[in-house]
Amino acid sequence: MEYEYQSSSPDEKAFVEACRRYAIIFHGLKDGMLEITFKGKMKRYQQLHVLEFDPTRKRMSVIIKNEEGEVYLLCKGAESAILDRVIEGEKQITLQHVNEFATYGLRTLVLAQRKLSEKDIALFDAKLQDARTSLQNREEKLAEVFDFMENELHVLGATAIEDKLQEDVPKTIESLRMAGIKVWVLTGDKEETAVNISYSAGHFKQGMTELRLTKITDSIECAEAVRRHMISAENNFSQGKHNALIIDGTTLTHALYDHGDILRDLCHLCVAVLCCRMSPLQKAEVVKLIKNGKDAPVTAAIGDGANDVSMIQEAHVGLGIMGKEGRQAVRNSDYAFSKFKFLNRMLLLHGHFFYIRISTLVNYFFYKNVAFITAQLFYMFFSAFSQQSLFDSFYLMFYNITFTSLPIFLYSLFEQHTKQSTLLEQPQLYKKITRNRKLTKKYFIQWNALGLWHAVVFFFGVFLMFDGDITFYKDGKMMGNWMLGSVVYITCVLAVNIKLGLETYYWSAPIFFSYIFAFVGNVAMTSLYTGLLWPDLIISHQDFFHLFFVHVSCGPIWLCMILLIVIALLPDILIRCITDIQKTKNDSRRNHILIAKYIAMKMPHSDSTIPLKELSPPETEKFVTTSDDSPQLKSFVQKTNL
Ligand SMILES: Nc1ncnc2c1ncn2[C@@H]1O[C@H](COP(=O)(O)OP(=O)(O)OP(=O)(O)O)[C@@H](O)[C@H]1O
Ligand SMILES: [Mg+2]
Repeated sequence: MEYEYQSSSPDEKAFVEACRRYAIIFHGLKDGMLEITFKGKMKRYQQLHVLEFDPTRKRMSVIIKNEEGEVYLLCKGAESAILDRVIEGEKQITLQHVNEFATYGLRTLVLAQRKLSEKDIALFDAKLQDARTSLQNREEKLAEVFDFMENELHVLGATAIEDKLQEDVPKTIESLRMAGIKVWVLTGDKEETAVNISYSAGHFKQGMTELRLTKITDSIECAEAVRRHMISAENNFSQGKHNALIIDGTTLTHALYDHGDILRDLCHLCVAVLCCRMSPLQKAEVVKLIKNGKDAPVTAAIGDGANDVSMIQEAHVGLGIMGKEGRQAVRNSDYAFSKFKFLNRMLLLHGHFFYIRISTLVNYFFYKNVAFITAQLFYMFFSAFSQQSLFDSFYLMFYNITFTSLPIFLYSLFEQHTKQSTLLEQPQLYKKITRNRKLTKKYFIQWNALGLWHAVVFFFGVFLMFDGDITFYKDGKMMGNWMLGSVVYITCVLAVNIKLGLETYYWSAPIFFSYIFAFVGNVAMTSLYTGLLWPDLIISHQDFFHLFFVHVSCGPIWLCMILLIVIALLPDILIRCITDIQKTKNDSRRNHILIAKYIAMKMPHSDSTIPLKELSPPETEKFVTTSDDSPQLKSFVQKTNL
């Protein structure tokens, strides 16, 4: 029968499949018996107990009984978790094999067994029963029993499998670095394997100085080593050399608790940090150490296995990969995706877009309310501080609910201030939004100052125009309090919506229609309110009756409103123009660099003839035979990932 063995452990899967090639076929569990065909002969084993894997213990075992009635404990796990418990077998040779495999970056496991006597089994059964039924400290008691049983082992050998990197891992890590994100690798793997994988993943690079803090079991020795590395890291740093720190779980036990601050300083001097042989709890502790540092960075943890859950929960942002190691990481994460390379798109593109959307949304809410309600404050000075409202209660109530809500709502979902390809091609753009840059005091003040300016223009503009003996109507009627409020209000509503339009770069259909829908909806709603005589029970004072129609049907008032909106939005228009000119300049500079590189690549011996750095934009124009949109250039851009 054809079958596929499924397991959350890649080693197990590889092992079972490899055995199959040697005609040792595992058929699964049937009636409580494990069925295995050995070279054509079926054998059955009774599965008595499973001592489950846990990443702190780093090993697991099964207890089985064969057809002859012999009972064995079969154990597999990390070499550090098993070899110390071995009393028989080729211990040294196995260790040598494991180390050799690890230097190739392979994922290793050591296999061992123990034959159990009747006495052992009875003792174990009793202890296990006791631990499993215990109401207090069950986990610890179980760990004690497992520890007791997984002893006096006979080592059988080691397995090694290639733990393939997912596609585009080096490219993703490089992009994150360029985006100013510090990448740390925290793994349960063996030191050699982890270092090797770090090189192949581009986490470590040739030329980096490796600083190793490994296999230190004493706190004082650990402090010494950290201090020593600190000095050499500082020297390297001042000489412009890159440091790469490698630290293992054993050392971290002392370093984290006793010398956390200096360890953190050391880590800050390193461009890459690799923590290996970590338990899940230690992974979380490392995240905590960084999170609570002086500059309180924002942390994100990404993982695919159950052993990553605690760090995913500890970090500000938890990211889960839907991998082969089960769904625990995904279930505990804030965001989940299927491949590591999507991290790039998620952070650099969606992260960037959403940050801009959210920060604009927050600033815009403050701004539009300042622009609106400050007029009421000004009005107090002209109404003898009488608490007379400038705006009708309908206007007051619906300002945030309908008059200025829909466009900003859709903006915060769909806005794309830059082209997607630009954000992905230039990871360094991400630096512009790190550390909550758009919600700093500077931006907050800028937005609110504009809000204040708008309120000044709207209120005093309308007030001065209505002042004196001027009438806007043919019959010579003068303006009243409610009309003043209405003109200020409608001017304000139009201006804050146009202001959002000036902030918008991506005029997608939803955003466009949100403006039309909001406009039609608000006009309809106001007409209904002001045009009908409502029963007293619903609206008792209709001071505003018919006023809206008088207002919107008066040409001179419209002229006045348009003039005020233009005056109020002048600074915004100026800011938008400057930003756009800057953007276009940057884009054209980037295109020139690309073209220069393209030409330099095409020209024979270009390196020696025209140094790239010296090709300034006007010079590149001399060589340009292709337009910026040429297919060759586009494919070059894709290939070089610029
Ligand atoms: N199912 C398993 N059975 C026995 N031993 C295992 C099993 N899974 C992992 N191990 C051993 O325990 C060690 C630690 O496992 P852990 O899951 O914490 O880390 P990892 O899978 O090696 O790396 P990562 O942290 O990157 O997932 C592994 O290196 C391996 O030697
Ligand atoms: Mg794992």
